Amino acid sequence: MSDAAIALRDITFTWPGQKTPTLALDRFEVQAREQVFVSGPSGSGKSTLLALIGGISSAQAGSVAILGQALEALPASRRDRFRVDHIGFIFQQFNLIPYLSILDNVVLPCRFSALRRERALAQGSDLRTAAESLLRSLDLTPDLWTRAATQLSIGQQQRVAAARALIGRPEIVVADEPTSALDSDRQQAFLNLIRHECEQAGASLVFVSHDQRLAERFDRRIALNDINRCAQEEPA
Ligand SMILES: Nc1ncnc2c1ncn2[C@@H]1O[C@H](COP(=O)(O)OP(=O)(O)OP(=O)(O)O)[C@@H](O)[C@H]1O
Repeated sequence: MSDAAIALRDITFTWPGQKTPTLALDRFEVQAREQVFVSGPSGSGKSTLLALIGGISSAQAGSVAILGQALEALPASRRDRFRVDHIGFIFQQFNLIPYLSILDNVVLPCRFSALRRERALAQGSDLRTAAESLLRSLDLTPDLWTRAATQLSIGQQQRVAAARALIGRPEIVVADEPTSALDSDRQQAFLNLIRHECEQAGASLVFVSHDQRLAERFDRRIALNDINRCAQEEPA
């Protein structure tokens, strides 16, 4: 078995109702602490790949092993728990809970995962302190912390989503086009923050984007169409 943080093997994934697979991957691996940039045009399957890594979707064939655990061996409820325990997700639309304060949004994973709660408490005297420390390091000032998520700018919401993904030090952070709503300077600044925080936490980072300008700072760059056999089979 691979000791990679993420190891996908011989994957075929077809969305319900589709005639052809979206993804056919022989091998996709990310090592512990590695920071990987995954690019591909719209519709190439980047979000689908992240859904497989998170166990949100399951492939019809092949294996997805996260930290050595084969997700297909777990029943759905255990997969959900495993995801919250070990993976921090930053979604394209951030998925913050609009009626909760910023602080409550950030501590949310610790409400669902005893492991994340334990690790967060090891970082701060209580969950609030741990959340505040992350918010500070992501340049979110105390005047914002008690506001509802909807009262923040897009750039601020994005950093809240990053703090929520990072709290309780998950071993893996995945980010799905988190910078698409930002201008170029802010994209770079956000990328620096998230990369720094993952480094500090010792987390692997899978950062998905169609924007090649963000690629250069990563340990490794993967063009999804180069490894996806379905994409290669399409006519040019
Ligand atoms: N829930 C779904 N049901 C059926 N097909 C889907 C579903 N989600 C995605 N697809 C299809 O799978 C393919 C890949 O979609 P996906 O969202 O993974 O691409 P993407 O590379 O993330 O695109 P984007 O950059 O636009 O976000 C597309 O053809 C899309 O229509």
